[in-house]
Amino acid sequence: MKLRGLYAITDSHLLDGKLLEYVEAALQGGVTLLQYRDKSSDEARRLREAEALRDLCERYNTRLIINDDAELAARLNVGVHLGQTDGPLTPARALLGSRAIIGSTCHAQLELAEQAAKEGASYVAFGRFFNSNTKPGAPTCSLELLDQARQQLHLPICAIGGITLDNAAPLVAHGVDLLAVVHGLFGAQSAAEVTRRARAFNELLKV
Ligand SMILES: Cc1ncc(COP(=O)(O)OP(=O)(O)O)c(N)n1
Ligand SMILES: Cc1nc(C(=O)O)sc1CCOP(=O)(O)O
Ligand SMILES: [Mg+2]
Repeated sequence: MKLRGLYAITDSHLLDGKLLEYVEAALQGGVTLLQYRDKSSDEARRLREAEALRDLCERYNTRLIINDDAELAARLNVGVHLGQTDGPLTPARALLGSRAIIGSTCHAQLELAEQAAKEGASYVAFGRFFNSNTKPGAPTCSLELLDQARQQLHLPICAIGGITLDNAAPLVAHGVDLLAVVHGLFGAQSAAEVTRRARAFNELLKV
């Protein structure tokens, strides 16, 4: 499977009371990867929501990724996204198997991406590129780094952080395969607007 397109990421606060409605709206517009990102410690709710998202993703042929939690990903037989403090990649690959999608946060550091590639990452994520409502304190990353990454890496490249329909085009021009978006997608006033935005993000990637 070619990892290119919109990478939708959920947010428990933003999607409170409308998680499945807004996620399904995004899936209708086209989502390559959906990440379940919930920073709470309510294990029962996390399992319930992740199972519901897995079932929804199956209907739309979208791959589900669990943020931070390789054990939960293994339980649901889906992928995982690991940051630099979320545990090592090699055991996660052993746990999830060779076909699982495993992503790695690399901030603005090519060395981290080279290391992730060696350890079996499926894609590498750089960011943040713009001001982010969801994670304002994340370290910043430049478009120039994307040029270097495109030359040196043979993995799909994901960009994250403050991405909207108005600022995403340069990221694609600099070689990004996956646009990872929270607010720029799910911050919409209606489900219909989420679908419209998802379609528009995918149009940007059709180059
Ligand atoms: C696609 C993608 N890229 C980066 C991140 C950030 O991961 P991390 O640094 O572990 O931060 P948290 O999201 O866990 O707060 C991500 N989740 N997804
Ligand atoms: C979860 C996350 N990680 C980032 C990083 O730079 O690693 S930025 C970010 C937040 C992405 O949400 P939004 O699209 O609302 O800015
Ligand atoms: Mg993390």
